[in-house]
Amino acid sequence: MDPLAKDYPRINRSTISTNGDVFEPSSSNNAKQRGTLVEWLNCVLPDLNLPINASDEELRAFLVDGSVLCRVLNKLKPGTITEFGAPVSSSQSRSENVSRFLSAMDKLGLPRFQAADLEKGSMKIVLDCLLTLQTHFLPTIGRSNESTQRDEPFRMLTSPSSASDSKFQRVLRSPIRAEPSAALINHVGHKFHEVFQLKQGSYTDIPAAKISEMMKSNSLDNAPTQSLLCVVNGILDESIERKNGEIPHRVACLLRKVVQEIERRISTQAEHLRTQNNLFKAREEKYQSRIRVLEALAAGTSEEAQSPRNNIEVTKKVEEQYAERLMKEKESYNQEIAKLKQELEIARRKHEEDYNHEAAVLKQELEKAKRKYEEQSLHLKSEATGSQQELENKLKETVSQLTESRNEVKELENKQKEAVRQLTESTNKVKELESKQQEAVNQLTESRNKVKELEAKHDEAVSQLAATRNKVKELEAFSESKYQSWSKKQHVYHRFTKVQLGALRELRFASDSIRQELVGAQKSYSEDFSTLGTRIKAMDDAAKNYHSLLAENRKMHNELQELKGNIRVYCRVRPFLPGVKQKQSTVEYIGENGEIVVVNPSKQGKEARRSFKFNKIYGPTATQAEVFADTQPLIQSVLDGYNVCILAYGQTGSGKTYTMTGPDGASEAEWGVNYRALNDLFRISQTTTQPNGLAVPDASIHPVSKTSDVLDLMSIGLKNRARGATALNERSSRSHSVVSIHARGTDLKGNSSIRSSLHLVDLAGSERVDRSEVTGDRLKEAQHINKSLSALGDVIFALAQKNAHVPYRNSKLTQVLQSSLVYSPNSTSENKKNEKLMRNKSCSLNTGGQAKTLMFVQLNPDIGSATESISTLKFAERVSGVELGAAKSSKDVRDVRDLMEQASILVSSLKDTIAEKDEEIERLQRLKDLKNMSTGEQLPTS
Ligand SMILES: Nc1ncnc2c1ncn2[C@@H]1O[C@H](COP(=O)(O)OP(=O)(O)OP(=O)(O)O)[C@@H](O)[C@H]1O
Repeated sequence: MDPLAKDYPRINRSTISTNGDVFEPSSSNNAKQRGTLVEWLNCVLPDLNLPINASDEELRAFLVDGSVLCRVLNKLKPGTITEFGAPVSSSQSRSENVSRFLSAMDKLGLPRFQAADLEKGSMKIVLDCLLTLQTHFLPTIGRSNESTQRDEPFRMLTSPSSASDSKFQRVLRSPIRAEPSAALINHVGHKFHEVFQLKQGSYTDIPAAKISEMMKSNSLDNAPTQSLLCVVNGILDESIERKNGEIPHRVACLLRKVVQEIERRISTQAEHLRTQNNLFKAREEKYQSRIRVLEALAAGTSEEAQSPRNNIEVTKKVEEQYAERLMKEKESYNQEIAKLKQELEIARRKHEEDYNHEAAVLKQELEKAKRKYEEQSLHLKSEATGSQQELENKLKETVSQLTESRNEVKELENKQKEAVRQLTESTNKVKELESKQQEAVNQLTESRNKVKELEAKHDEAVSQLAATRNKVKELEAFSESKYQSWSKKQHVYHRFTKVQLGALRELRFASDSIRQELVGAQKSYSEDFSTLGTRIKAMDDAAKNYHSLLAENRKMHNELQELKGNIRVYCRVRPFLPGVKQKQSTVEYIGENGEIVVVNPSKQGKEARRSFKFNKIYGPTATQAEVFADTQPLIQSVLDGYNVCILAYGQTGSGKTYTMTGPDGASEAEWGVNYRALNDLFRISQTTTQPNGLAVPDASIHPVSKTSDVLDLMSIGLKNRARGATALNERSSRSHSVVSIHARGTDLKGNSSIRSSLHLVDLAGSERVDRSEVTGDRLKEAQHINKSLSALGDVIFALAQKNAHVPYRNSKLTQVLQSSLVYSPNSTSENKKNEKLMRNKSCSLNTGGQAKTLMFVQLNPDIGSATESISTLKFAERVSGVELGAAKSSKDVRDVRDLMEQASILVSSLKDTIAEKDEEIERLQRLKDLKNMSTGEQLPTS
């Protein structure tokens, strides 16, 4: 039996990776499987020279080359594929080999594999093929090893511990011995080794049939090398023995064939050795030199192929030496490993012994400690039981003591509560008195405000009040001291019950005395109150007198202003609009006499507060009727021949339109100055009739006979008036509104005619464009509005300064209002020229001379508008300082003019009379002279 067959490895299904295609390199099991496969292949095809540690890629490269399958098949079933070349790389040759292999499989009746899969080089198919071949052609080997290998499918023959050497290693060491196994030979029915086994000395007599059988390529291919060498040796020996050295031709042919076969095998093995040398070179540097020798020898072998016997021997020798060395090294490694193992075992044992010893010592110590701990814990337990008993007794005692003390404390607390209740009562009474005192103080403060002018009496009351306060303070101090002493006593109460009872008595006594004192104080208070009442009544009377005096004063002041011709300024503060959450007002104080104090939160100290004084201030609650009540006399003035101008000035959204016109869709009660003035005017007047020219282009004059006529005209004006929503007022007027009524009449008493006008002006509001957030057309409007208002400001400034030049012509607004803002006494030639021009243009808007002018100054109370409000008020202050001179009625002017005319007629008639008289005197004088001359000639003395 072939020795190789004994350890012939088996590949089985599990050798092949389950997913079929590759051996997963990470798995050691796969490495094992791959090793087995390589080993199997190397046994079947010794010239394959597949390294045992071939990588997946290398293995794939071998297997997918169809020639490997062909060669395996040929090996297992010799002669199945008659010709196949050396391993090829081109895909075309591979596909040829594949088709050859498949047709051979078909012929043998083996399962058909897909050619396409094989050509693709699918590892799974290749491995399946190998498995099929093994199953069909290695049954005996399989059977012989089956029982031992079923449970142990693969033995790593490369392992040093393995009993038998690796088949693959053996193949490497003795490539020449890589021959078909006996099993294989038996199986195929050719006993090639027998073909070449001849009796000694019979080679020369070998029959021709036998020689031709031996020379068959099959026989040569399959014969073991040893047999071939035997044949060569036999023939050579025989030829040497035969002295002439001749050998028959057919034997020489056989010898050549056998030698060629040996040569071929040697060259294959030489090639194999070269490959192996390269592999070893790469893997182990220390074998370099030896491998080089081997290479040199192998190279020499190929050159000296003519002397096959020597080459074979040398190669064999080298092989054997090399194998020996390897074996020695292996042995020394094994020895070293065994030594190390022994040392390791000794160390392990020693360590184990130490550990056991230590563990025993520790165990003993632990036992001791445990016993000691148990003893101690028993002792402590008994001690603890004793002390626990003791503590429990003590606790019981303490609890009973505590209960007693608690009862005592409760008693004391009850008593203390009673005392506190009494004290609270007394304190409440004190508080009541204090609140009464507070009320009295309040009343006194109020009175103080009222009696500003009566300081002497007020001081008296204050001193009395101070005296009363002192008394109250004394009482408070007394009460405080009593309270403190009670507190101290209360503290002592907690500690000493007896002392506490005494203190309580004292406290009660003190409380009674306080009560008595309080009753006394109450009495003195009521007396003080009655005295105070009489004094307040006296003060009230005085205050009434004072008010009437004030009213008189104001009237006189107004008359004085009227005489001076000051512009009247009425300031009105509108209420906060509904929905405004922040209701902090910039207006801090509104006095009855026209004082107003405003606060500017952006300023500090004195700067923050500013007070102004005007003819009248209307607070947020003032009604339209109340506002008009003070304006009404001016309307009467119109019909008395005075020019009247009422204009509303103020920041945007401050209520100008509201004052002048009223709200949208106003009820009668909400009518503004315009409506009310017109109503009054028409109620008083009978006619008007003459049309007049105006300073405003496109404006026209219309005869009106009743209020509704004017209201109709006003509604046309309102429609024409630009309006728009801004961030500050959703119905902001974007232009000035001027309603001018020209009145003409005749004074029936004096038969004099009057001519006057009433201007009702609702100015567009000044606005800071950053706050009104206007853009585009709204922005342009705002710029125009601010420009015309600034022109109005310039006019007012010039008038207030009594400047020679007043710039009326800087805007249409000031031109329209010129008749109401002219200052007559100091009129310069230029202003006279302007007036003349105005008269020509506006057809005597100004015919009545100076006007009575009233300006409503509107304020928005919003604190955010403080800056605008203050600048508005400053402007108004300046306006109120403007003196236009005493207003004159056109009627007065007419009277003067008539008198002047009469006077001039009289003067001229007097002049005529005087001239006549002078002529008469002259004539008489001449007559007298003539008479004297004639008398002198005749009578010189007559
Ligand atoms: N005395 C007031 N009582 C109640 N509401 C008022 C009063 N004054 C003004 N308002 C309201 O305040 C808002 C602004 O008033 P108004 O339109 O008259 O301001 P304006 O000064 O004419 O503003 P603009 O210059 O932008 O035209 C309006 O809704 C108006 O009804």
